[in-house]
Amino acid sequence: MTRTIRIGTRGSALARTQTGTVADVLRKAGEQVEIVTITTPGDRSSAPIAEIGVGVFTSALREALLNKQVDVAVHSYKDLPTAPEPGIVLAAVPPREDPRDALIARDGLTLGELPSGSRIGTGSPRRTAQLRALGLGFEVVPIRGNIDTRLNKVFDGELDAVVLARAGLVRLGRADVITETLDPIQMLPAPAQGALAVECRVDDVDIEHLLRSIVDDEATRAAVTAERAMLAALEAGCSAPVGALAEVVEDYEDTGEDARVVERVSLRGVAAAGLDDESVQLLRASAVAGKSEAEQLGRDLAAELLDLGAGALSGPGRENR
Ligand SMILES: NCc1[nH]cc(CCC(=O)O)c1CC(=O)O
Repeated sequence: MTRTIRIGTRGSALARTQTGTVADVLRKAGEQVEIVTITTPGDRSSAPIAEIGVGVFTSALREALLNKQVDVAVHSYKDLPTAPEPGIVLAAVPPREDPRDALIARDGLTLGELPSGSRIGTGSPRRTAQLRALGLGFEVVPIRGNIDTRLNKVFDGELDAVVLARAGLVRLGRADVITETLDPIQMLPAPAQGALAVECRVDDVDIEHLLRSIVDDEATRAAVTAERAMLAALEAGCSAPVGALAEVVEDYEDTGEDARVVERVSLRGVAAAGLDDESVQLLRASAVAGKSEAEQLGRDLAAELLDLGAGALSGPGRENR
């Protein structure tokens, strides 16, 4: 392509690193790339995410894309609202980083080693619910701010631990502070955690084709498609915090004559409710489908969770996944 591709990014260290990985792929393919920093209202405000709303980090980038300030926008996928944005297409989902949550605790402690009464910081209703459901007597302390601000609350002794996405720490070269990577059985990540969403304008077919052919990762896209479809279907039916994790797995399909290898998507989901009182309830479901049925798989799992009672239960909202 003869034109310079302008890629929009938020200004945080994590956002710039994430955008840099996409820019590198394009540069290696011989493209001219320019990175443009867009300041979002979410970066300027210190109010709780539950008050300023989901999409606060991503809408300014999308605006810059629509009014042609930039040609490409790179987001943390889990921060995107589930509703599609008119005029914008999801052109690529790059290979995913580790999707699991991580514990950063004082004195190198794990979740099981932290004593009852320990103060654990998170601003996420999903993490709060799953921490409480462990029944270990933790006090969950609401926090927000960038990754360094949160880590410092542990290093300064203000909190015993914080829970953060492992992916963010890995991308920033800070995996050394992790004292335990949490098993998804205890802490199911946010839908699309650890994945990036690379968007362009619907009518910019050259850029869309380029991104799809050299940046997109098919397995990641299938997995996050299932997770996000589950989230979108649940949003219509309940306000409970939601966790989801899908993986592409190899399976054998017996055709009678011989067995051939097929790829399937395996999806687990959790919906939490009753967070207002201390007695949190978690509803869980899991299912497997062919890789091309990822979207339907997500919708079906949401329906199952709603059948289990997720729709009847209310939570504090889904913001800040
Ligand atoms: N909600 C903020 C946010 N958005 C993306 C990441 C980390 C990277 C990712 O999950 O892709 C984080 C921080 C966190 O949850 O710890």
